[in-house]
Amino acid sequence: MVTEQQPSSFRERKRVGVVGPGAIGTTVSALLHEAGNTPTLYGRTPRTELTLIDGDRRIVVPGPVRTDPAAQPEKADVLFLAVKATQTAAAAPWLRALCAPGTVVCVLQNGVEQIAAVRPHVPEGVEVVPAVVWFPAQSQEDGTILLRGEPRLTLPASPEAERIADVLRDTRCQVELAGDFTTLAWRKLLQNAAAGLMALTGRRAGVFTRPDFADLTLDYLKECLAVSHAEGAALSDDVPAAILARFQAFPADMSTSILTDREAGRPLEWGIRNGVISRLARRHDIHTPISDAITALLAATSDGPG
Ligand SMILES: NC(=O)C1=CN([C@@H]2O[C@H](COP(=O)(O)OP(=O)(O)OC[C@H]3O[C@@H](n4cnc5c(N)ncnc54)[C@H](OP(=O)(O)O)[C@@H]3O)[C@@H](O)[C@H]2O)C=CC1
Ligand SMILES: CC(C)(CO)C(=O)C(=O)O
Repeated sequence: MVTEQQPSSFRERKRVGVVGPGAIGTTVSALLHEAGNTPTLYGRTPRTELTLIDGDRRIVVPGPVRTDPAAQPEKADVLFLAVKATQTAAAAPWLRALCAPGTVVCVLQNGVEQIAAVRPHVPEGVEVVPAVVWFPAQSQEDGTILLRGEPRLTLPASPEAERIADVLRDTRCQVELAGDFTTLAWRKLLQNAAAGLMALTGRRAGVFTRPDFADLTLDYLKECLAVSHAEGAALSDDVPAAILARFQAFPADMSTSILTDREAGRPLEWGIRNGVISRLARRHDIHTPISDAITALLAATSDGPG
């Protein structure tokens, strides 16, 4: 029974859902569950539970993962969307089924275009809030998810983002509300753009220690930086070198979700992580030959034909 002594976040508990219980969706679900606020799970593949491995912790989130959006699920107050950007359109029936005016959708996806991609799929009166997801998580062969960093999200400062932060308040997920979200989202996009090179080579972070590959990465990131400035991000000129140094310092076997997709033969998020650089560069008349070549290679790797 709920009593006056319990903390306010418990008294005012919101109906929380997670659509897309993969690497990131499982991490957020597990952190919510651990804090006593188990979300309802919505996905594509039926599962009885989700398991997150976080160091010595093994957190099992009770399911089931519901798979039928037509089954009239209860509307959510806060909905985390953690499908790949390539899967957003296919997940739209969940968005329509779970959202009502007042629902806040937190998009746990990479890129800088989350609002434009998700808003067309939600009813009027639903707020879409993008999140920068800073932590890596990897699915393992036994179906569990391995968390490989400190869970941390950045959201753009707004009343809707505060509702999301409130839901996550008692969890181990650090949430920052940023005044200059654009700059942070672009910082992460540059990191993801470089990670795209792992999907092209089929190799993990160790590949960035090759001097020739490091030079290519740096030149590519300088193009990305120029586009970020044209889009209003206030990133300093040392960001490309800092991102490269970070990849070089990662454990050599550190992966990235776009490489996981390549290894599984799934479509790649090349459009929102790499193609976006060339697309926006054209809008600003910026010459990005390295980005254009990388985009073409990733697009062909992902989508063929052949
Ligand atoms: N993994 C990482 O370390 C990071 C990922 N990101 C970003 O987070 C986003 C999610 O990535 P990630 O968690 O790795 O992706 P995953 O592929 O691990 O998870 C996606 C989940 O969505 C499910 N799904 C697919 N289609 C649908 C659908 N139509 N309806 C409902 N669920 C569906 C998948 O189901 P099924 O199990 O059937 O495939 C899977 O459970 C991406 O934008 C990625 O770039 C950001 C930072 C780090
Ligand atoms: C691991 C990380 C944080 C950087 O590439 C990521 O965003 C991803 O894997 O998609």
